[in-house]
Amino acid sequence: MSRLDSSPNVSSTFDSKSLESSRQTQLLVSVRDALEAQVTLDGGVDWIDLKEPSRGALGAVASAIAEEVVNLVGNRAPVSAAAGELLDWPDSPAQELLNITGVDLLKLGLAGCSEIPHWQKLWLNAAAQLAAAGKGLVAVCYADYVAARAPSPSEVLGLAGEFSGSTLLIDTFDKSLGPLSSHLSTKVLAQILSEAKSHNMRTVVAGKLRFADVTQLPLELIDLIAVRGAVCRGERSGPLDAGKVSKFVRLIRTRNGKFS
Ligand SMILES: O=C[C@H](O)COP(=O)(O)O
Repeated sequence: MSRLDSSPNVSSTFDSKSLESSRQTQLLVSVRDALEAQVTLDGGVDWIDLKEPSRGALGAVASAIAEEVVNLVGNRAPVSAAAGELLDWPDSPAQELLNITGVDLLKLGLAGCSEIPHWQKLWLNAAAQLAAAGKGLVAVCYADYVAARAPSPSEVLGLAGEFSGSTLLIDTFDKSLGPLSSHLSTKVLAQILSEAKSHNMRTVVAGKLRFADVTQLPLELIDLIAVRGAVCRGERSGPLDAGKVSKFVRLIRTRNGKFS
């Protein structure tokens, strides 16, 4: 019996119409509250992600904030949420996000998991728990996986790639270690994304991306570009800058034009 034969069905939660992949690359922006969500809606952002940036790469917002944001957004954009790290999940207050209707995908990072022999089992258990709540678990590849003591991208794909239609996020764990390109060359990034696409996964690329980085990314393999710091005033824990949000939206649309 394969691992999948004995695993709970976690793929059925990815069939939501609101989460269908677009033929063009879309822009996701991480927001910490409803005020910031309004800024992204006004700016034309495609996808809203809930995250408290002062709590780390995948810091979770409080469930009350998540509820406020989904009520504000309604059907205007899909909403996902960061939920911290997998190793913290069993006792995490972020579990309250499971009760928020309208948050369809949760992200759990794999920092520290390379030192845990059974991290795959923990991931599958979390995926099954999310599926029971009608939510999908995003597979997170940290580009700085050595520093994060996380599994390598190929190890993550080896597990999550079995769930056709699931989502792969490539991000950075330690934001002080530079942008994505400090850790992955365009060639290696494209290889990871191609493999994810061969498994029919939705691909999301993040990691302290700056405006200039977008020109180097293989957009034809990317469903969503995800940013926070690049569209903030000052550091990524600062407030969103409406002008930068609009500029990033225009940049992605212009780049899409070159591929359409
Ligand atoms: O999901 C995307 C992250 O919030 C990216 O954050 P960052 O652009 O500050 O690395």
